[in-house]
Amino acid sequence: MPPKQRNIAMMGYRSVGKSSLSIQFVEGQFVDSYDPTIENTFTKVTRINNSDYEVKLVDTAGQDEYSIFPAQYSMDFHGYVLVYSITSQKSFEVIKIIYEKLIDVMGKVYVPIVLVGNKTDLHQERAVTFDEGKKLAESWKATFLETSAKQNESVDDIFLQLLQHIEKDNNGSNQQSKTNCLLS
Ligand SMILES: Nc1nc2c(ncn2[C@@H]2O[C@H](COP(=O)(O)OP(=O)(O)OP(=O)(O)O)[C@@H](O)[C@H]2O)c(=O)[nH]1
Repeated sequence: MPPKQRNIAMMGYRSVGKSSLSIQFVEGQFVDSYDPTIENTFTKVTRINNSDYEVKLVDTAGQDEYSIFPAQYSMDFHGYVLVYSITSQKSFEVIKIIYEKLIDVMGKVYVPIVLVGNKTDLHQERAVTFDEGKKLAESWKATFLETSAKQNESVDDIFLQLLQHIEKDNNGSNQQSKTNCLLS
């Protein structure tokens, strides 16, 4: 069987670690320099529960509360990783706004999402509690994870959980409400 193609977008405020998480997942390394992203696409083939997936990961430019949701990310995506930094309350506020805009442009209530609180290695600078992140994800019916791209903590879990979410969504009752997402 050919691998199932899954398109995933990484979104969030600037400098929260979207690129670092993508590079850690795809290349297994952490780069300590900061280079703002315009847009990068990564591809990785991974195997879950005896199925092969070709993950196309789109690392988007950092957004703020004033950004217009980029229309190109509302179509042809199976799932979204919404990232904030646990060291930045601002990035937590911005992720809520990005979520509202995403739901708005998708025109439906359920979208497979993993909410990620990144940079757990910087625990002395923590500004957002685990419970705050967990509650927010619960209110979205999304999965919640705290990660460290630097220490490669729970990074693979983001994509494992999202791919499983997408699979459930494709097989489940949400299918009839799909208009914008690719199914295969
Ligand atoms: N300590 C620590 N630093 C991190 C972690 N993840 C990313 N960083 C650092 O945070 C800075 C920004 O990381 P990026 O991955 O470029 O962030 P981004 O969200 O892609 O940024 P934009 O391209 O502006 O949207 C870099 O200096 C990274 O090295 C982490 O888990 N721990």
